Amino acid sequence: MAKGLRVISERLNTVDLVVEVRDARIPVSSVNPNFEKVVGKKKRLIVYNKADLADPTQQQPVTRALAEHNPNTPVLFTSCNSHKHIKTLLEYAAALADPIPQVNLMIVGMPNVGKSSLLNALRYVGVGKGKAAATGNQPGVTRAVVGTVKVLDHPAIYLIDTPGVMVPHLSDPVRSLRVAVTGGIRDHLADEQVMVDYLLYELNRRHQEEAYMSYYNMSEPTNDVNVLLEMVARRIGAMAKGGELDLNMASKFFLKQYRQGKLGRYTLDDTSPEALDQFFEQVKAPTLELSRRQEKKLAKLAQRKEQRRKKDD
Ligand SMILES: Nc1nc2c(ncn2[C@@H]2O[C@H](COP(=O)(O)OP(=O)(O)OP(=O)(O)O)[C@@H](O)[C@H]2O)c(=O)[nH]1
Repeated sequence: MAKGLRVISERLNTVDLVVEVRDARIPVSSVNPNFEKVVGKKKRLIVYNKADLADPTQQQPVTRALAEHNPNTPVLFTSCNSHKHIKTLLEYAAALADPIPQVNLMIVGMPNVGKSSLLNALRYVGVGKGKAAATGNQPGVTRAVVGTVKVLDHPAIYLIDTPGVMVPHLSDPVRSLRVAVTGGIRDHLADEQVMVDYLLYELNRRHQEEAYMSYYNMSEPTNDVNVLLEMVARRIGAMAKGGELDLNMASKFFLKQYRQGKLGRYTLDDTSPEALDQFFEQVKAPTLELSRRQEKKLAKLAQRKEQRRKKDD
């Protein structure tokens, strides 16, 4: 077992509830099938973070598929800067914790999904306290949180120690590329021009050519990543020594634009019912057993969430 998962597995015995953070832009590629084996029947909340950067219409199919294959494991889509989302997360954690008066909670997930941001947001929204963990826009910033952090008073919810970091599961080349594009692997370990090429393919496939054409003053779309990167380099004045266009710098810029949501909100994995059912059936953990009381509380929260969703639509 990889070191990260081994550490998580050892610590699972000491916690009551796990918040597993995944990336809303890659609802399948950000799953680590090995974690499903490790988590067993531990109570868990699955949180698809960075929902502000993903296609909102894809939340429903993912929620449906997981409800079928992982019943009793609530699924939430969050954005760390939305207090409303964080409050909902705390409500779900409290419902799952009930009737325990004190809950130890652990956050786990792959690099750069927003574990530390979530920890800080939970603490801020739950008990009004400031930052407890450093965050960064490259993977690998999560190191250590000093001690245990209280995130809610009633019931008392404590976040234990450091968030658990899982290495991304990179068995499939296209899924690995999606993990890289969304920032789950350090950029110097992946080829940035290949990542831009993939994004260009995705934008064209979705007929979203306007997203880059208008930004980079292009009169027509292109399938050629070099043509795109030359336009990007011209637009931002990226010049290498000798006066040539610096396509590496252009790639970095394009990736940054995508990651900040400036080219639009996209979900990169296939979210057709067939694809989701096939994947989640393969990797599912054993069904979680909940008390009637917990089930009732969760059902009530789900109903409220659905009402809010309908109102927002
Ligand atoms: N748009 C958006 N960005 C987010 C969100 N959550 C976190 N981020 C950004 O994502 C980057 C990574 O966040 P971290 O909280 O450091 O992620 P982490 O999972 O702790 O990262 P590691 O240290 O690599 O394990 C930072 O630049 C955050 O500002 C979110 O919900 N939406």
